[in-house]
Amino acid sequence: MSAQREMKEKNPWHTPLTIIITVIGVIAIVALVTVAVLQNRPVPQKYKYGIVLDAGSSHTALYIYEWPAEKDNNTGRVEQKHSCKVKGKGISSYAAEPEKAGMSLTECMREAEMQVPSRRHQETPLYLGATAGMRLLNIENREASDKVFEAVEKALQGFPFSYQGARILSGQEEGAFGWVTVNYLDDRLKQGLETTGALDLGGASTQISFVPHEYDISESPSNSVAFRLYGNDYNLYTHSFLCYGKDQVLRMALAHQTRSGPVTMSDPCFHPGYSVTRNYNALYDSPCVSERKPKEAPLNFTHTGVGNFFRCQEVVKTLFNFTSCKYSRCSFNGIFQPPLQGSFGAFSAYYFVMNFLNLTDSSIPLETVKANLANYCGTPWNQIKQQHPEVKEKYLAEYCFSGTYIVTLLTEGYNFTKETFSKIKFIKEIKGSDAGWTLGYMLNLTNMIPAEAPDSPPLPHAGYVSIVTVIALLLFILFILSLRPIWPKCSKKPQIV
Ligand SMILES: Nc1ncnc2c1ncn2[C@@H]1O[C@H](COP(=O)(O)OP(=O)(O)OP(=O)(O)O)[C@@H](O)[C@H]1O
Repeated sequence: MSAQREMKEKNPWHTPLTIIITVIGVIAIVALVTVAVLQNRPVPQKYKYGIVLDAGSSHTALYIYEWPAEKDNNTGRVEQKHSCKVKGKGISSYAAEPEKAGMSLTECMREAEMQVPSRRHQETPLYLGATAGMRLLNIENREASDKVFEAVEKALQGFPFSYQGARILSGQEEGAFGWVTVNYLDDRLKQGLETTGALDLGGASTQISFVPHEYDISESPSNSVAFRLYGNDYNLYTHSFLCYGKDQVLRMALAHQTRSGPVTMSDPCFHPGYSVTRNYNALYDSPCVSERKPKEAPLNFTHTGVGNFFRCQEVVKTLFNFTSCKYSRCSFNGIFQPPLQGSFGAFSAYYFVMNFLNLTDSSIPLETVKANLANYCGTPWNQIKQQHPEVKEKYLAEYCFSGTYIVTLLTEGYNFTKETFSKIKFIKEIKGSDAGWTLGYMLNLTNMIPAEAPDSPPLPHAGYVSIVTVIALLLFILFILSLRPIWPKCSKKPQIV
């Protein structure tokens, strides 16, 4: 009998119900994991672009910015993708032949056409902002300034981008947007951290911008800019000193020293042994100095160097007026300035000059900075040229003056002390993007920094998918456990079928 019987060991889990539940459960888990993986797989990033031309007094630079296309609603990070230095001088120098101002931009604009993918050309905004060079030309000769803009507009409209206009930025805008750039790149705005002040030294103007601690805006409303960014309010103090950029202030120093119309002038701000012939008309051809031109002067004068930092500082100090102040406190020239607050980023010519002089390290005490400058200014011109054959001679000749001016402006002008001087960082760029007003300008015009902090989901996407998967697994296990009453009983004896 038993030989005829087929004996089988029956697995108690092999009931139709448990098999169905298990299959459904496994399918559900596989589906969940697949969704999670698909959702999180890296997708090729698409970018949007914006172009800003910084038409400065000494030169024009083009900046291309990019940000993730799906995040232009305020959450994506805007970064500098490319920059191009326009050959030649700033657009204001083309007052006599305006068409050339437009033509000068062609090379960099062609580069922009290559850098921005062609399918994005039409939607890419293109801005041109002009600063102190055009501010001065506008004061001096409004018609010439308008003609330069006409030529520049015509040239820019010939490119396939979305041209948004060319205009002169006010000094206040230049200062404020420089501050926005620095703090945006440092992620201080989004995180609501204490902000960094911005010090910008251009060729024709210089800006100081910071958020003071206690600050009565009503004292000098023209120096205040209110921002609400990412849900935080900022009362920014900003001032732009026209004519106090590196090139115009040098003109003022030379004008001060040639006010009696001499044939030869000995200058403590230039190296011993330095000697060039300068033309009186060319020197005084700027609204910053034109009124001071000596009545009786020869055509040229010989500009010779003496190389004495302390005497140079005395010359520079004569360019600041400290006598009148109708406010509770002033920097110079009767301009209101509240007490300095926090750390500062100093860029443009602050960086170029201090970098050349090896003085960008914030740990160098102010006294050492002055001692190094005294030593540098006293070095004979021949030796300086031999030591730096690669540097443009115009820049090289002026580092003693510019370094002295920077230290004097910061300490005597803005009232940095030996303690607060160490809070100045001399920077060129932050996280790969140049420090300057252009990024802040574009962020503002494209509404890329929201007034209120964007509502963000409580969890990042990957965290959300993981949690859903874990909860689904737990529910599945609980479901299996809840079916315990109908679980088949295990019997150790083999069943005979
Ligand atoms: N490597 C360098 N060494 C010394 N000076 C430099 C160097 N590069 C540029 N400069 C000078 O630094 C100054 C500031 O340059 P920047 O381009 O910031 O000014 P700008 O935009 O032309 O002026 P502004 O903002 O006043 O219109 C200019 O006088 C420029 O000639």
